[in-house]
Amino acid sequence: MCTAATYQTKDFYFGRTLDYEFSYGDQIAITPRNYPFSFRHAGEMATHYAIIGMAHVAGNYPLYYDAINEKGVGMAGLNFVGNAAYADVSPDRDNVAQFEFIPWILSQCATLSEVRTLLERMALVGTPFNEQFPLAQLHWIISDKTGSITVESMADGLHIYENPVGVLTNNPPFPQQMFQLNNFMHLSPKQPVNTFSDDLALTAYSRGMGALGLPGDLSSASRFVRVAFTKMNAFSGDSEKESVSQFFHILGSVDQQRGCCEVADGKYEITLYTSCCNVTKGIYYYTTYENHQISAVDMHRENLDGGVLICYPVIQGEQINYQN
Ligand SMILES: C[C@H](CCC(=O)NCCS(=O)(=O)O)[C@H]1CC[C@H]2[C@@H]3CC[C@@H]4C[C@H](O)CC[C@]4(C)[C@H]3C[C@H](O)[C@]12C
Repeated sequence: MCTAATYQTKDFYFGRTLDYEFSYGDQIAITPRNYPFSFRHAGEMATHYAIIGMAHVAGNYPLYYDAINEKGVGMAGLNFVGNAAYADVSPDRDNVAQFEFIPWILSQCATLSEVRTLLERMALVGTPFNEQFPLAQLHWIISDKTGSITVESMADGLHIYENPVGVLTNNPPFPQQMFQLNNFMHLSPKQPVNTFSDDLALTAYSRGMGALGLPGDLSSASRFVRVAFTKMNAFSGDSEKESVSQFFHILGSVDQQRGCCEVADGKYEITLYTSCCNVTKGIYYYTTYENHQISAVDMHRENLDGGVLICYPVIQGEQINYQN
């Protein structure tokens, strides 16, 4: 499972958890402006916006899971198993292979409105990267400081939904996730009052009872409600440290601990990493399951006019600050 979310303070933040039972081998990859992209069906692109994100780099190609560009657009792919279906190549469309979708959008869109325009003539096609990587079944959240959209390519076509809550998890399809929120409209960060019955002396005997009923399990539908409630009510100062700290707390609401989600005999899905991008400033912050210290890569500390990928390893292992 995975969860993505946005957060606005002084700057705009975008990030995700990546939950799985194994890692593909990830790196923080910066694609500078002159790295040549050659799209499988959509031609060559010699120059473009710079991109930073988490990727598996295969044969010098950044297979991004989530990334932002230097203009302020963020995008993440999350599992959508059993629902994702990709189109066949068609002559009157921009045919973009599923694994190219993040580079395609982030290399050329400066705003979400430019993304919407580009999507009008795009088809997401099922061309695989190579035999080694079976086609991932994904859906995507794309965001800038003005809002978010969800993109789902299904058997009945390409769906583009407004995403007013700015979060995404996995199944079911996005309209059902949004509809589900109706069931929770009574939840509140404030203490409840007794509307149950005037004839009973019911009391709020504990803090936090306004959100009693918020689902606590790790299913995708439950994580959607939980992270939506947390994000919509989250409140923090707007300095960089307060914002980043708060962002990790928002995604902490859907953290997966090893042992609680068994996917095969003795195999457990866990939150492999959590990212928080300052989209405004081009900084990629992350923590991992084994490393709670926040690490960061700042795209603007690199020469973004270069032509080769710049990669940083994911720092693993707890960094404990001994005080004596
Ligand atoms: C496993 C992850 C989703 C985790 C998730 O959502 N877990 C929920 C489980 S559940 O749905 O709740 O049961 C997804 C998210 C992004 C994916 C990569 C995207 C680029 C590339 C695309 C190629 O086609 C195949 C290889 C490739 C490297 C992909 C590997 C893998 O597929 C990645 C890491």
